[in-house]
Amino acid sequence: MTDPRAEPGLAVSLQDLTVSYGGRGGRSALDGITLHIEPGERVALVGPSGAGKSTLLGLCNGTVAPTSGQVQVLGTDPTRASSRGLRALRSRIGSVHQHLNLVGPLRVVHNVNAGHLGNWGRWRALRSLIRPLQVAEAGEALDRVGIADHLHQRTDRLSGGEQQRVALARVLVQDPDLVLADEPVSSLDPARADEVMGLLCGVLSQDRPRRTLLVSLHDFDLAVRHCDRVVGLRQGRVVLDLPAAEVDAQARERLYELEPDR
Ligand SMILES: Nc1ncnc2c1ncn2[C@@H]1O[C@H](COP(=O)(O)OP(=O)(O)OP(=O)(O)O)[C@@H](O)[C@H]1O
Repeated sequence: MTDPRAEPGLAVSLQDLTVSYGGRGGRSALDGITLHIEPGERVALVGPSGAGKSTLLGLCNGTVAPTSGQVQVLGTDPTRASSRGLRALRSRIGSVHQHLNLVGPLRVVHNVNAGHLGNWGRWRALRSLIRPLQVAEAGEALDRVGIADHLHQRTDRLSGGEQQRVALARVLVQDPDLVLADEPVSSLDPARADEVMGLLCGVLSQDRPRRTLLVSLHDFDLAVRHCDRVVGLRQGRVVLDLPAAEVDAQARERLYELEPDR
């Protein structure tokens, strides 16, 4: 059987894609988008509130269905995949959100080990809750995000920035091909946000240069500083798609200038 990780194609391919939450004829959250992302790219999605960033991320993990157009993620069309195929696809996609989905009263090691849940069976997961498995691997992941000494602490005793690092360590042990991050740092102060973005774009690419990152951000400067490519959405359309090094102040102004209601 072919190793799916050897897939030579695109990480994400959206072709003439429209999403209307009210069905055909409804207002479009995404309006005829075409976007191709190569394996290993670190892409920031930016744009005003309501531009369609979260909808685009939802398309990639199969939680949002397109109204028309084609979507391929890691060589799979999530809209046509069987439930087994969709599970297999999702086990190759890591998620980081503003809401971290950590279990506060559990020790950090258990939250990091949640990254294995797509591969572990139910019994293995339960056993690990009683006596944690793969502790050395969890410790190594925490070390890479700079909080090795917190392995056995209660997760809800950690600061917001430390908890965000636990969420990154969970992604590291999951070892996905694609990471989707929806506003991962919006609850952090600017210095902490910068640190966590540095880790997200640095540590997650270090061990696997072909791992792809797609991250939505409200902070335009963070996007330009940490990502390779900046894609700007406005009213459901791609209005900016440039290497980060080529983004200038005018592009930023055009993206955010106030617009009349549609
Ligand atoms: N489940 C839903 N049902 C109906 N409309 C929705 C739904 N989710 C999003 N929308 C609408 O789709 C459009 C795009 O929303 P989306 O959340 O994708 O934008 P966004 O760029 O992520 O916004 P923000 O930066 O504020 O999070 C908005 O007009 C929003 O109101």
